[in-house]
Order: sequence, then C-alpha cells, then structure tokens
Amino acid sequence: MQAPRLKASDLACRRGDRLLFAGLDIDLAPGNALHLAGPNGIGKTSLLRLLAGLARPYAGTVEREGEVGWIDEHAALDPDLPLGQALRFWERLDGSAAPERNVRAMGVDHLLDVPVRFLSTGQRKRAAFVRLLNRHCRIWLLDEPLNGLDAHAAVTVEGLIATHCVGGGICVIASHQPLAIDGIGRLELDAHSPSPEEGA
Ligand SMILES: Nc1ncnc2c1ncn2[C@@H]1O[C@H](COP(=O)(O)OP(=O)(O)OP(=O)(O)O)[C@@H](O)[C@H]1O
Repeated sequence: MQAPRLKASDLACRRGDRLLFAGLDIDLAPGNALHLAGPNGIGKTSLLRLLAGLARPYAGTVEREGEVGWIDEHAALDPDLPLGQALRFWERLDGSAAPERNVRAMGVDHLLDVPVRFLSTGQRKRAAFVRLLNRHCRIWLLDEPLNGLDAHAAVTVEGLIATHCVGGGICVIASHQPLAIDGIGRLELDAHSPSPEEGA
C-alpha cells in the first residue's frame, strides 16, 4: 500500500467576502496527527474541506496521496434503517474485512436493531466511527470527532487515532477539546487581517 501524504502549500481560503486564512503550509507524512484549533468561525471546517478536496482553495495547492475518511456531525447512515442494516449497506460497498470487530470496538453492538433516527448524538457518532474503521482509509479528516461522546468513548477515539497514526496513517482533527494523543501537532488558526480588497 502506498504511503499517504497530505501537503498544503501557500493555501488561502475565502468564504463569501471574507478571507479566512492565507499563506498556510501543512506537510503531513505517515504517522502524523495534527490538531486544528481556534475560535468558532475561524475556518477549521473550511480547511478540512480544502484538505479533503471538497472545496477549491482561493489560492495555493493541496497534494493528497491516499483515500480520505471523513467524520463530521452527519453520520451518513440511512435514518430509517436499523443501525445494523444501515451499516451493512456501506459494508458491501466498502468491502469491510472485520465489521463486527469495529461494531464492538465502538460499543454499538447492542444497538444494531435500533433505527438510526432514534440513536442519540453520541451513539450516532460512534456509528460513524464504525464506518470510518470499516473503510481503511489512510487519511482521516475529523471535524469535532469528540462532540457528543462520553468520556469513555472519547478515550476510545483518541486511542483509535493514535493507533491509526502508529500504523502509518495521517489524521487531521478540528476540535475545541484537548486531545490526549502522543506526538500530535497543533495548528492554531487565528483571525486573518482583512485585505484592502475585503475592506473596500
Ligand atoms: N458556504 C459558505 N459560504 C459563505 N460563508 C461560509 C460558508 N461556509 C462557511 N462559511 C463561513 O466561513 C467561516 C468559517 O466557517 P468554518 O465552519 O470553517 O469555521 P470553524 O472554525 O470550523 O467554526 P466552528 O468552530 O464553529 O466549527 C464562518 O464565518 C462561516 O460562516
């Protein structure tokens, strides 16, 4: 399997008439985890979207080697299906090797008969992690992955991220919460001074 790489050079992002950030460089190799921090609305999700290729940069480039696994507040599971069936739909597409193990690891094995729409916020987040683990992507881009999780599940997720990186993966995490992960880097986004063009 090819080693993952995630590199952003001189990256700028504009949303509406606001330049959120500019001149940003990120270079992540196998084993690297990066915590994106900063106040609400500063551009953490926007940066993750650029890194994922879901949005086009205003300036600069993103180079990506390896498939991206994404977590945000949407579980991407059919709300009308029982959780087990909703997960199985993706397992077939993802070619999951050990779905039962991942279901147990995220502690949702007792919820497989419950329709996804009845799951709590934290239960839905756990289910989203089952799907992420099933996919074996080398690059994880996680937007507030600890939101809604209890303390025990948060420790589980921190462990999963650490294991993913020790195994040669890359992970970028936007989070307002501290992350207990050995060796994790930190990028604090702060307010970008408006360009003359913006102020005009
Ligand atoms: N599609 C869009 N069009 C215009 N502005 C947008 C769009 N999406 C986001 N924004 C704006 O871009 C700014 C950055 O949003 P973003 O979601 O990246 O921030 P964030 O740092 O992730 O915030 P939070 O900590 O609240 O999750 C915000 O002011 C937001 O309103």
